Amino acid sequence: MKFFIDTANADEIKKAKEWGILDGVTTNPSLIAKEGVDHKTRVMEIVNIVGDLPVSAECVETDYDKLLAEAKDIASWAPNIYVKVPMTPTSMEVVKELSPNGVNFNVTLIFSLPQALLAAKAGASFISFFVGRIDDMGSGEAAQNISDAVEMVETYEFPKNPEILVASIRGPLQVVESIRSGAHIATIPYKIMEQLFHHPLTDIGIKKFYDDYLKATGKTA
Ligand SMILES: O=C(CO)[C@@H](O)[C@H](O)[C@H](O)[C@H](O)COP(=O)(O)O
Repeated sequence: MKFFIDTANADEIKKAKEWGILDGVTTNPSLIAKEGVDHKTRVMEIVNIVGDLPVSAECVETDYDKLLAEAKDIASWAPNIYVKVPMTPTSMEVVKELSPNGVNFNVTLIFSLPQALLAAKAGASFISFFVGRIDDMGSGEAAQNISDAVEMVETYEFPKNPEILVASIRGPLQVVESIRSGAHIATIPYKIMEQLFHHPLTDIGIKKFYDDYLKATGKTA
C-alpha cells in the first residue's frame, strides 16, 4: 500500500520524505487555507520537495467551462500533478474530456461504491474514499466499501486502471482498516504518520536491550 501525506505543510512533507516512506502528497482547499498561502505557490513548493511523486491539487470551480479551464491550468503546473475534482456530474464530464489527453485526475469526496464506479468509468486515476466521514455516520461500511471498490477496479477494465485511495483518516485504526481492505493508497495526516511508529512494547524493548548492553559492557549511560 502506498503512503501519501495529507497536508499542505511543507515541513511535514519534508519530514515524511526524510523518513523514506513517502509515495505522494494530497492537498485540499481546507489544508491550503490553514497554511494561509497562495494555492499555486504552495503546490509548486511541494512539487520541489517531492520531485516526481504524485501531488494532488484540488479544483474549486463548479461550472463546466470554469472547471475545465481550472483543471487544465492546474494540470499544467507540473507533470506529476493529479487534478482533484469532487464527485459531481460536471466534474465527470471534465474528467472524461481531459483524461484521454494525459491529465491525471483524483476524484474526491467518494462515499459509495456506485460513486467509485462512476469515477472509474469517467477516467479517474485515483478514487478518494473518505473513511473518517463514513465512520462518523456509524454505518460501519467503510472497510467493506474500500475492499469492494478495490475488487471492482481489479475486476473490470477502466480507461486509467484507477487506484483506490483512502482519505479522511483520523487515527491508526483507519490505517489498519485500509491495509486489511487492500487499498492501493492511504493518505495520512502527519500526526497520524508519527503515531504509526510507536508501540509501548517497542519502547520497553529498546530500553531493555540498552540496559542489558550497559550491564554486559560495564559502560554507563
Ligand atoms: O481527498 C483527499 C485526498 O485525495 C484528502 O485530501 C481529503 O480531502 C482529506 O483526507 C479530507 O478532507 C479530510 O477529511 P476529514 O478528516 O477532515 O473529515
